[in-house]
Amino acid sequence: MILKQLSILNYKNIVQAEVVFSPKINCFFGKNGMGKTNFMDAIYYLSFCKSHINTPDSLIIRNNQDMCVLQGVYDYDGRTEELFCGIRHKQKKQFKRNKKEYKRLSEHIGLLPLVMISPADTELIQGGSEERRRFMDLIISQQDKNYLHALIQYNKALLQRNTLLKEQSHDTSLFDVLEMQLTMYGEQIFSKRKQLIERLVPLFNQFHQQICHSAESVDLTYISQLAETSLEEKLRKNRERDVLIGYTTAGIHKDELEMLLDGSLIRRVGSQGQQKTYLIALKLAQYSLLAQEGASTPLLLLDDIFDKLDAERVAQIIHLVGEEQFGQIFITDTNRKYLDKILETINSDFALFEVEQGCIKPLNEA
Ligand SMILES: Nc1ncnc2c1ncn2[C@@H]1O[C@H](COP(=O)(O)OP(=O)(O)OP(=O)(O)O)[C@@H](O)[C@H]1O
Repeated sequence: MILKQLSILNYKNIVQAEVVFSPKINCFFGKNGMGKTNFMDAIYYLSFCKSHINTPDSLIIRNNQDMCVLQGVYDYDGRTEELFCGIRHKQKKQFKRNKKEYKRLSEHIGLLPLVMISPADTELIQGGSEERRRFMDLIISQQDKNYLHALIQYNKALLQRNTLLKEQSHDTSLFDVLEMQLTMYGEQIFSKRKQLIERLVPLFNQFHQQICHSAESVDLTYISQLAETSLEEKLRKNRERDVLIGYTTAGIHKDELEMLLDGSLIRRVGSQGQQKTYLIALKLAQYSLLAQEGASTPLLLLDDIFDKLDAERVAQIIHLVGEEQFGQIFITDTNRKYLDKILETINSDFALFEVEQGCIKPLNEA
């Protein structure tokens, strides 16, 4: 899949832009705070109906403006797909595919597969376990509509059970129904998360080795209460205790994904460069999995990824992403040096853009 063209009106600091892309490599350079990440975020928004860093829609609209518009034209293996997104203050956002509005935004997730690597990914290592669950959910939801449905239904049932707990309800039949739903959807989610990690780990190791050629070994361990016990039994057993605490203490919303470097938590032992390498290898593995199993080649967005990495690792990453298996790529950096190096190394179509005060200017140097 290729993003051929993007039009933007009032997306964060980008006033207006009409950009035509290269089908292979697109590089954006500019000083700090000029709008490079915002531009990448606009591309991300068209795939996920939300910002990469979860910026609320009210803050996405450029300051003092009424509305923001994004329009993307995609070449989907020969077929054209046009996406439109309109966001207005205090109104439901409009999301249209080929001029037809979606009834539910969840119908759109997965149509335009995309992986973004950005400085915000450090939260995956440093943040709470919900960040890592969200990471697993995002990958699976892009490929599997049933998963997203199960997740939505699970969260609804969880919210209802937590409300009952807070009300100190003794409505056992309602508890029974909700716990049955939590178990049914929870088991589906558990089994898909487990499968995902089993498939992801070998790819992850392979990319990690390619980037740093070191003896360091990386791993992911998926930890879930559902691995050992039946959720329904556990929920019933915990009911009284949960009433005292006021929330549901068992289920897939307590899952953890441990990120390990040489057997220890990378959060504790990894240097900044090691953590960055870990995340890049992990995201490239995610890309590879999506590409193997999805309907179309995903877009790859690399936002300011070279900072803190030594020259050897940068060279390996540049070499890697230039390979055939990666489709259309969008790269930002403050330093043109890296971008020029990528373009020197890669023998394929490219476009170079300068980002200045929210304006995207093509540089025709090819
Ligand atoms: N709703 C908004 N309206 C206007 N400006 C905004 C809005 N949201 C964010 N900005 C501005 O966008 C700028 C940040 O842009 P962005 O993060 O894209 O920069 P960048 O080019 O990626 O910089 P860096 O190289 O430092 O990462 C900030 O100056 C911020 O104030």
